[in-house]
Amino acid sequence: MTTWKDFADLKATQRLTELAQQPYNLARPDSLPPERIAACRASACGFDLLYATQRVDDRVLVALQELADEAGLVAQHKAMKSGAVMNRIIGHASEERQVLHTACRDVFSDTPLAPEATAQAKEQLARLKQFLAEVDSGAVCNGQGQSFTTMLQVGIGGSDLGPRALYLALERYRLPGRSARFIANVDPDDAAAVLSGLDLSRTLINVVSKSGSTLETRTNEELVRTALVNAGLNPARHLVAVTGAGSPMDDPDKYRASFHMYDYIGGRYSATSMVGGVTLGFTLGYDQFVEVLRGAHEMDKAAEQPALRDNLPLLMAMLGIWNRNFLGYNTVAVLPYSQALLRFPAHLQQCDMESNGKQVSRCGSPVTWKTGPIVWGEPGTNGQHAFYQLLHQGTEIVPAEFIGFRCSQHGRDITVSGTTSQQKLVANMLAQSLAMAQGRSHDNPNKHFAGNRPSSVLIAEQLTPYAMGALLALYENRIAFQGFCWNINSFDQEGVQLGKVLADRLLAALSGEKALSADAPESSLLKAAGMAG
Ligand SMILES: O=P(O)(O)OC[C@H]1O[C@H](O)[C@H](O)[C@@H](O)[C@@H]1O
Repeated sequence: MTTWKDFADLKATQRLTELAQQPYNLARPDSLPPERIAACRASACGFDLLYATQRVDDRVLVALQELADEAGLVAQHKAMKSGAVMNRIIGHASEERQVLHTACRDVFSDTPLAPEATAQAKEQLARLKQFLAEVDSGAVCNGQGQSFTTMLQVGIGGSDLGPRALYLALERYRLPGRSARFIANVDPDDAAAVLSGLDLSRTLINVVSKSGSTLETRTNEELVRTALVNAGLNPARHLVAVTGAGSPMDDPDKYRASFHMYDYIGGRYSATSMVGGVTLGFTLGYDQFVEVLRGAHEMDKAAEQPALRDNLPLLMAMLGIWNRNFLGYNTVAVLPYSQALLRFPAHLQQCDMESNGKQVSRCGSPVTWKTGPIVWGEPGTNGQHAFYQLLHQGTEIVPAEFIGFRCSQHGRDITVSGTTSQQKLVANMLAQSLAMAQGRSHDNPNKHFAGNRPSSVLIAEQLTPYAMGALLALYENRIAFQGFCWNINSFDQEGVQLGKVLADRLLAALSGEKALSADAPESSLLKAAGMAG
């Protein structure tokens, strides 16, 4: 197994610290000559990354390559895909699991890297294909013999964000008469609003929970079951489940169909498992879901390239580390110039911040270096009319990752003042990247832009199922590469536990199951919030 080295012990960090004293000056008038823009371009799976607007030069890229090599990042990526136990903290009780979401899409060759996991993935895909064929043929239908038109996915966190982001991104490819809705939050108003817009009699409810015990999902499952009964419908005809093998929800008698995911697939990395597969397969068709898998698999392969400039996920990871650890920037904005990617930043927030929001190394010691940044974002050009002021002139420097497409999904467009809307969209994205980099000097300090605000542009032809799969895997791999480099465990989430325990204590007090002592902060908080007498 590759030895895991602490970030601070990697020799290349010294060189990078020196280079960070004088990073590439993007605000110089001649900082972006044609040769630089042409040279700072890397490609994989139809995506081009334009990174001339990052504060890097050849010396920095060489040192970042050394850092990646010293930390054995590509070797760790391959070890992960081949079934090494990457989800662990040495010397302490931890999950001790393999990390094999990549096996879900390593289904296109006869020699997958993790044969057992891929065999399980293929078995689930075959079950899905069969189930969808029965839905199409009408063998799976409602009590009146009518077909199902809607799938309502009930799940939260990784069992919602990725599937929802992908569904919204790919709605353009929906089968005629098919759609999906989602309920995640335990907020009853959300459930009420979603249910009020649905014809439950034509709806399949897809309850998704890896653990099978998440409070929100179990509560919402009961809510939906009650709504079905109240509408005179039989829940057993309408509910399907996706859950971990052996979980409390793994009870085929309660569901019309049950699909599995496995403990080696983390929730936030599960969109290409049945967690995303059932809803995407129902709405887009099985073959389009396979296209998502194909794109993801090909990006997983691209992540095996040893050279930074040939390995898009690794290059994005190392540019992020340069910005985070050496230039000292605390956040990253993901800014898709595609309304269909509306929820993709929210998915990445979970994927990145739950993975790399860690303060203990894989060797169990507190880290002495910065780990995951705060990730946020919204689609452009909307953002330009909202928060970009801070990106251009605020006191916080926010590296940006722009994502765009040369062609629209629908191809219905209008030419106004000589350009199409799609051209306006892409031109705005490129302009923002230039403005952030070069700034503009002005005698009036209020109109002065200092520039030197780094960004990259990721651009592909069109947002198709294949491209969406590739984009998802690009980010999943970038996040894992960064975690490997920081020597943290990107695959557990202990930090979400404490809040759940305290919420359980408050709920036990509210239900009368277990009284709290009068001087406990929980009691005072409930009183102060007007929730208890
Ligand atoms: O799929 P489930 O077991 O219901 O989990 C749903 C989510 O809840 C947890 O709190 C975790 O923080 C997430 O990583 C997970 O995706």
